[in-house]
Amino acid sequence: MYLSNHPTKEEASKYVASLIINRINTFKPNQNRKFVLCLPTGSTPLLVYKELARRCEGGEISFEHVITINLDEYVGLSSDHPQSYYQFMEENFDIPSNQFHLLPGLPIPPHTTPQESCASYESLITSLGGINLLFMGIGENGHIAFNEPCSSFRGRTKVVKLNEDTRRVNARFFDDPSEVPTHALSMGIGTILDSHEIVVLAIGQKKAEAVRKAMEDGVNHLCPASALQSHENVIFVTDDEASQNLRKTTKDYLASQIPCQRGSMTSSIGCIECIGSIESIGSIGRPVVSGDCCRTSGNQGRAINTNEDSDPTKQVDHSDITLLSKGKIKIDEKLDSKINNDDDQGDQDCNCL
Ligand SMILES: N[C@@H]1[C@@H](O)[C@H](O)[C@@H](COP(=O)(O)O)O[C@@H]1O
Repeated sequence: MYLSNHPTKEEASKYVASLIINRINTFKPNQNRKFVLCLPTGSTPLLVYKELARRCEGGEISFEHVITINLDEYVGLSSDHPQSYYQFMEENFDIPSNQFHLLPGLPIPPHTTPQESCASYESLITSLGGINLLFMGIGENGHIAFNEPCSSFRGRTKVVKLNEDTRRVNARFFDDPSEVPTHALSMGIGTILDSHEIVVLAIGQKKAEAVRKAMEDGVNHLCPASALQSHENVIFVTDDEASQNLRKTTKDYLASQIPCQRGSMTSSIGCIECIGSIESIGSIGRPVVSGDCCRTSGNQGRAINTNEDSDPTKQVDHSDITLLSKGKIKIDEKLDSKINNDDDQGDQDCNCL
């Protein structure tokens, strides 16, 4: 397990975007060798999607040979329901429909039940050759995808009953709390753990206790995210608020464990300074700790990606970003307001931990 902590959610999100870009570009996907990227919904990934769209526009990344597959969906919501995760993805991650997969809220023929849809999703993942990189958030109660506390760590994609705390937290997206579905389809923890690499983004103080339980407490089914401790290639990316409950020793140690791409031929996680620099992989045959490459090459303090126009403080002008061409994703105009309005709308009374 690794940790990459950042002062702000903007910087944490840019790090995740850089990591995703790095993995895709390093993989060099093509017509016959697709990169399978698993994606989340919720408020957490919004800035990452915005950054990916911006850097896609800049030509730094193409999604032409990327297949996306989503973590979960509400049972009973049709794909045109405004709160379906299908709609969320339509609005925030525009990729051609033949490259995009999501569990159906209502069964699509020939399947007649949600259970059949789940079994078919598992087959799909297998047929794609597994998930190269799984990106996800974490629930306030430690859930991952929609795997609630007490879920089996070996579970496969299935129908789950939502915890009342989760329904209450997610009610902020619905007009009326009673409209929040009671069930969801979700990749299982076993399915998630089969991914080659996992990146968990946690931002905001409301995630601090879930992050601590996931990373510092023992592996326990009451905190589904703690199952990630058994995965050998998982990185938590946090902002200062989300990591505030971690011990300093934990933070320092897990951050120092991030292998530098220049130093390790086999590592797939990059240090914060060089993660955006794919040409550096394996160029030095000695192990170095996080940041050493950049210090020795005099680049200390360099931005985390190679795009010189990636100033985290810079506002993005959406007006001219309307990408629809092959391999590109676009930014939705509604995204800014979502990002800006979401912060304070969570359930203040949630006491689920
Ligand atoms: N099922 C989703 C999860 O996939 C998501 O990671 C989590 C956190 O959501 P948010 O990012 O909005 O805090 O809860 C939701 O219920």
